[in-house]
Amino acid sequence: MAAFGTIETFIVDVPTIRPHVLAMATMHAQSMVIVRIIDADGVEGIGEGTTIGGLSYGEESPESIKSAIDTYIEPLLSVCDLSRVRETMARISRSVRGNHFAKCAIETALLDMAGKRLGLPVSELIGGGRVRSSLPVAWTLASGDTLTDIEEGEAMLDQRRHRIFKLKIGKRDVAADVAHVAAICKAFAGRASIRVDVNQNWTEAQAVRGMAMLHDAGVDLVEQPVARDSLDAMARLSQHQTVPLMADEALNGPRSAFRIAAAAGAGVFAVKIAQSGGLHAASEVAAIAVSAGICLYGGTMLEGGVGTAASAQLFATFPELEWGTELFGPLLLTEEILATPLVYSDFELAVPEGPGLGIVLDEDKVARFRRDATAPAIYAVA
Ligand SMILES: O=C(O)C[C@H]1C=CC(=O)O1
Ligand SMILES: [Mn+2]
Repeated sequence: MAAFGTIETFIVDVPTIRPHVLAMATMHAQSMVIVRIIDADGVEGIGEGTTIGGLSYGEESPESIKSAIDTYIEPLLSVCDLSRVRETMARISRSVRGNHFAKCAIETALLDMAGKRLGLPVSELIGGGRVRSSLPVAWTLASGDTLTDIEEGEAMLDQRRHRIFKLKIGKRDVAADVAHVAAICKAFAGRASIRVDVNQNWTEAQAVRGMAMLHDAGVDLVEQPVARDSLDAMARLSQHQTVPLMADEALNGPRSAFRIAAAAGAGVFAVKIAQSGGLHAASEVAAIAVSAGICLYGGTMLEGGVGTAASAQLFATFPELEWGTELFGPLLLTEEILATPLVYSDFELAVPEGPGLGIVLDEDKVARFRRDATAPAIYAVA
């Protein structure tokens, strides 16, 4: 039994190392909602709820994630046994519809606490246990300029940090985007895998033309070319285009995963813990993919260290991970909010080994970047 003690939620805004240009927004900073739950025995659990570009990516914003937790989820925690993570999440789901990012942040904190209590990493508490200790990691080239992207990619290869590059397209017309991608494919031919993410910005007709041209240019994978609810179009594109289609925004938990699988709407799933509604839900999404013969990729909402560690704990339980992961979020930020940064080497991310998420917050950094700046003086930084 673990009775509720206290909960704290706050938004941390950390600048990005360069503008990150996506079809729907250009990011200059990332806003992470950090959740800290402490049970009656003093065991602490940390979670993160992070989206991209305010409300431009999905239906939750940093502010709505915080307000859903503070207003509607916090009162429910006080009547739950926090050591029973699934029971607690089921109780929350009876009173809170949707709000997947907020639920994921809470479930992450509960799993962190449960792991610390049991002395086990989260990967041993979900999805049948850990099957890998490191994960291949892609990098997104999204400076907005082709030559800058090529220079950045060369540096990543030299440092042996990434050899999978995802390009963000869909903002310009199809021909201009394909020319940009083709130049990058040519520069890295035989040395890196090049994929693109259209973030829903093409019509089906544009996708037919664009995917054929991208295949000819050497692109390995096309992510969410059309609107997330255009399931028929996703199925037609998957059937007729040679380059595989990966579902991202269309995946919002197990039920959407089942619908996409049943319609043969994708060859690959970008599994995301927050979009799925938490780690258990994301694990179910992955199980549906495997049963349907759909390949797996570990997706990100560009979370910081906490959400990235949580995602890594789940992806470490995937027996097949054909397309690797994109868990590079902390590397896009100018500051690390973990006391010990996650370890990236030899093109992979090491899955933390310690109990729970296996991470500790850098309280000084958190105090410096939290939006409300009301941190206790003990954490204040000059
Ligand atoms: O996949 C997305 O749509 C979001 C995200 C993942 C990597 C990146 O650069 O943006
Ligand atoms: Mn995507």
